[in-house]
Amino acid sequence: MRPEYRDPTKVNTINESQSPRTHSVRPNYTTIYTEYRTVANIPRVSVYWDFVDQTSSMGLVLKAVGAYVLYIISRAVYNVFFHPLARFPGPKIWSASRLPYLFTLVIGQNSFRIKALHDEYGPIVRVAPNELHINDPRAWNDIYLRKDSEIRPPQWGMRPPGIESYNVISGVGADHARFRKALGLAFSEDAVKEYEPTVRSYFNKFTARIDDLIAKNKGSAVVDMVKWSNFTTFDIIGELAWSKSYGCLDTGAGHAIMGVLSHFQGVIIAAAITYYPWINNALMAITPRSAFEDLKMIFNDGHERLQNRLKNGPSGHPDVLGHLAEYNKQNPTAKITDDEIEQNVFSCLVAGSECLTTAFSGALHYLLVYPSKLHRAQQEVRAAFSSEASINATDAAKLEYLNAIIEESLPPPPPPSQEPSSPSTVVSVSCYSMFRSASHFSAPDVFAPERFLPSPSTDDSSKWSPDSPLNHNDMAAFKPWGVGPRECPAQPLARLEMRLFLAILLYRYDFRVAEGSYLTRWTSQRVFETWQKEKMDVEFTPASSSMGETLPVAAP
Ligand code: HEM
Repeated sequence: MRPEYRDPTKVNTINESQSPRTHSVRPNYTTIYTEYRTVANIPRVSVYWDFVDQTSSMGLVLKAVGAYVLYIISRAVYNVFFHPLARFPGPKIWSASRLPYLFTLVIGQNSFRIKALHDEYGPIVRVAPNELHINDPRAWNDIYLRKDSEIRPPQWGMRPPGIESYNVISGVGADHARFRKALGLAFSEDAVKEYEPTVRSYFNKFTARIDDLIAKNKGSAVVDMVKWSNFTTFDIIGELAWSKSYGCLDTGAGHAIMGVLSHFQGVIIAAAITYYPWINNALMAITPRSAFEDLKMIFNDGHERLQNRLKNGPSGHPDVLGHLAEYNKQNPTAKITDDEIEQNVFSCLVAGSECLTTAFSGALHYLLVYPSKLHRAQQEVRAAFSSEASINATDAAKLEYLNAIIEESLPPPPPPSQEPSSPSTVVSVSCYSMFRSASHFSAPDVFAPERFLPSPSTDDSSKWSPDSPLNHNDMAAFKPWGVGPRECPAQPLARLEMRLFLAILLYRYDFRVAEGSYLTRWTSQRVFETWQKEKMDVEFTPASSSMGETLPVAAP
């Protein structure tokens, strides 16, 4: 029988607020606060400062420190034994204070630790005084699919210094709905189909760079695929968004925007996980002034790009801005301003390039770890297309094994839990725990694209035979794009890019881990909202057919 997790947070029955991975549920806090205050007042009963001279300043300091310590202890005791969540399982120290949870976040281990807690304590774990993590597929809809309210914690409304407009990530309510509608046009299946030639031209640029290196190095090229995947995804989203790429593939170097965005991504994310209000201020205080200067430069650059694009039109291909203009034409009373457009493009740059880079790197990593799966994927792609020029996203979408690899590689986003502005219970789904749970998936730590293929061994193709090592896969647990109003709006683009890029690489090259290099175990990498991907040196050589001939490739 499945464990019951609804009571007492009553996810379905009381008003709650939603964040990307979190709903805060507000039970009756009058009672809780009364109890809480009774306990919190205990420190005022002086016990030990009779021993110190209360007239000296040292005495006053000790008294204050003593009072604070007693307050913390009494609060911890209350949290562990008397708090309404006290009966939920979890380590006592995590129930007493949020510090252990925060500590694992700061060292990039939070997702792994929460998974270990689920393994030890079961599908519901108390991970902080007022927070539960839930490892049950039903929780996706219960928590994230509520239509009645979406009150995000105020941290998500944060805007960078000097910026007034919201974007799709920071916006709430009517603003969020307006941005989603506009981005829905820009990332619809039809719109994305029209982007394919542009996307393809950047993959061709990538392969041209690799081919140059192969020619120079007499037969093989070694490149760090984490870095070069990032160059490629960043150039593509720049070109698609405002018809001007960042030139990373041309220069072989990252654009300043990549460093600054990742720095501020860290700040914004850290602020989003602000459980103690002072952390946010401290983070902003320690952010170097130069970072703010760089940020200003980036926004000026974005502003210039937008103005140029508005003046000159798209550069010979459809782009996101064209769709946003179309949205404004269709919705004269709910237009998106130029400033909002700028900010929304920035949110796509961050959300788009980082997730895709992680997905590409993850897929390549596991193909390098499992040569037999790499071989199977190469065979499938090389048999399906007669030349590299004939590779296209529509046909690549039909390749069962390629698409199974993509599904199995989708990065589990970590759980950005939030504490809303008022006292509440926070409930979250931890994607990593869910995707790696032995309760939901057979061999959850094994890279097994086969779990996404129809079963080879039973009449019912949706089920694996009971004796198969992959006989249990509860796909209701697998939601790598999120659920509900905040679900990724750009799935068609992400899938198109992944299918095309992988198909082209598999068709055009043979590859392996570069000599003298090694792969870092994927799950040894730390996670700070995004996976901190280690260098991955891959050696590419021109693909040979099973006959030993070089395969026909496209002109770059
Ligand atoms: C493999 C690639 C990708 C994955 C796995 C992915 C996954 C996700 C997830 C899990 C969310 C959060 C859902 C939530 O908050 O509950 C999200 C949001 C978002 N993604 Fe993606 N994404 C990918 C690629 C992209 C690309 C290519 C773009 C844009 C070009 C993009 C744009 C966005 C935006 C703008 C949001 C915020 C939506 C909102 O708050 O309403 N993503 N994505």
